[in-house]
Amino acid sequence: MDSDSTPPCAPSWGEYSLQHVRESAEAFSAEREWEQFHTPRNLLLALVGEVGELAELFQWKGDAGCGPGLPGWSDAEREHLGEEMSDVLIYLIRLADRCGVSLAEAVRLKFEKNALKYPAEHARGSAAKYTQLAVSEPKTNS
Ligand SMILES: Nc1ccn([C@H]2C[C@H](O)[C@@H](COP(=O)(O)OP(=O)(O)OP(=O)(O)O)O2)c(=O)n1
Repeated sequence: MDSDSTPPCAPSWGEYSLQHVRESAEAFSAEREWEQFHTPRNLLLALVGEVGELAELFQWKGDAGCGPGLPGWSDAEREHLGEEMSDVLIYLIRLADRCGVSLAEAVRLKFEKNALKYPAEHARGSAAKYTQLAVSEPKTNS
């Protein structure tokens, strides 16, 4: 969606941070006294269930209906897709919170590790697993 067609009230990620999602999920749970249910195990199961609902939207579409931009998808399908993605994100962030994991720091470190495992000069244009990439061994003096 280009900027001209974005509704004026739609927040960008700059205005609606993952920290805001975290705090909203915490407040939503507290207001309903749902901390008792939001155990790591329950949240993981809820997350997996929502990933299943997300996958269901792509089920039986065929390759043609699942390319970038999702050609042929109706507005209702796109809205539903956003809802399921939101559920996945909300549960993942809530899970990290209830596990005591700093997801922001974990993601930052993960990108650093990914860059080491997949140097651009070796991984460019390849979907191979890092263990299959022809990364030369670091030179030693021996
Ligand atoms: N114990 C719960 C129940 C719900 N939610 C919040 C997080 C999700 O964003 C959303 C999930 O709600 P539903 O379980 O009703 O699932 P759906 O929204 O996917 O509804 P449906 O299963 O009808 O598609 O509500 C939550 O935090 N904790």
